[in-house]
Amino acid sequence: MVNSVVGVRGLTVRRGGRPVLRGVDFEVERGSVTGLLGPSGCGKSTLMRAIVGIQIVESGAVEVLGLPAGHAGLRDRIGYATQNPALYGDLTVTEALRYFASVLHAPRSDVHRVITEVGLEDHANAMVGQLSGGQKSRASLAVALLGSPELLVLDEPTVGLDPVLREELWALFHSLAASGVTLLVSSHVMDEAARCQRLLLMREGLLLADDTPDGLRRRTETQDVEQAFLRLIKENV
Ligand SMILES: Nc1ncnc2c1ncn2[C@@H]1O[C@H](COP(=O)(O)OP(=O)(O)OP(=O)(O)O)[C@@H](O)[C@H]1O
Repeated sequence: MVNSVVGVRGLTVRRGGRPVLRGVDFEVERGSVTGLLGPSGCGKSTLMRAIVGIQIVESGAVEVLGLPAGHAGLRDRIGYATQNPALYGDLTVTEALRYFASVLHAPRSDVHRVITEVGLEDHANAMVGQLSGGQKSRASLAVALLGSPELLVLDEPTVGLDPVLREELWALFHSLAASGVTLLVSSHVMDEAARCQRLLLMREGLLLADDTPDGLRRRTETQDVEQAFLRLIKENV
């Protein structure tokens, strides 16, 4: 693929002695929003960890922005938001973001920008430890947006958010993609799939499909991604 930002080849990962990723291959194109979908436990977070270079892999290769995953040269070029944000609970949102901005050598002005982008203006001075689950995950997303990452790897960024906030975050993801940022966004909510340009459907460590939402519906002769997913499972058993 021309303009590939992520290239995964034959990726196999074991965790706790069990195979979690079983020979996964795909590429992610620059400036796209790719959805990583599949049921709980299918390996989405593990795949994301491999892409950001924090997962021990058994075999295969993961290349990001032309470098092997985990390369020191990628540190400032990837933004990663996990499901369990590691933010200091006894700092305010603003203080926590100032800290990460200095670690990442991001401009101080970024702090205000990212707080606004994730809709946390009203909680800028709240202690991180007193935020709700959805607010904490937005604070984690704000950290990922600091600086100018070329690739954003977002693990379930919209989980627990109300429909208005979800809508706003998806609009933000698309505007970032339009400016050339590449986004890989995981979700186990199939209705978020239609918002992605490309979908990676996973099940039990295998990639069942790598297609556009339209392509997937056409190929499986279904109306929505949930039905397509079920059809693919039937075909694969
Ligand atoms: N630290 C760990 N040690 C051993 N096994 C693990 C560990 N973390 C995850 N696993 C296992 O790896 C498999 C894939 O987990 P992973 O977190 O990648 O799934 P997921 O698709 O992201 O799930 P969810 O949607 O629930 O977050 C699961 O079977 C899980 O039990």
